[in-house]
Amino acid sequence: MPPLIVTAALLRKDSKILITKRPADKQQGGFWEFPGGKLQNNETPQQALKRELREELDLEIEVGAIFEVVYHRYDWGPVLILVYECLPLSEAIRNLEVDEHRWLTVEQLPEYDLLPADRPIIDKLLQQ
Ligand SMILES: Nc1nc2c([nH]c(=O)n2[C@H]2C[C@H](O)[C@@H](COP(=O)(O)OP(=O)(O)OP(=O)(O)O)O2)c(=O)[nH]1
Repeated sequence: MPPLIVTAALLRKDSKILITKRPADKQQGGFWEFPGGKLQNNETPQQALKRELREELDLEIEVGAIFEVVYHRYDWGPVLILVYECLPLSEAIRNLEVDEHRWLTVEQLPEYDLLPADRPIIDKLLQQ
């Protein structure tokens, strides 16, 4: 099976990074993640990220360089996660399609239940 292509934003503000909590009724609900989502037809990763951040958080962002690419096999299938450095273009965030959001320092990330595929991303952040 080819992997599901997923984009995720490493959204940085004041040395903190944004994580969001997946709604309980979603697949893998209750886990924290970096905001983003699946690539739709004909979208570039940058377009997908901007759309997802608008849909989930009502937030406009600037998408920068790629930070990491993670391949992970879940029991239901593989994902390929494209993680991009991002900056918010405004202050306010609304929890439209997420249960909660939190701005965390890199050191706080291991205290949260992030999706298993995100482990290499956290490790890379901790090493920097
Ligand atoms: N956004 C995001 N998804 C991640 C991360 N880590 C990780 O394993 N994933 C997985 C969880 C999901 O299986 C998949 C993303 O799909 P999704 O269902 O959240 O995407 P979506 O918003 O397009 O979904 P949908 O409700 O519109 O169908 O990638 C992460 O840090 N951020």
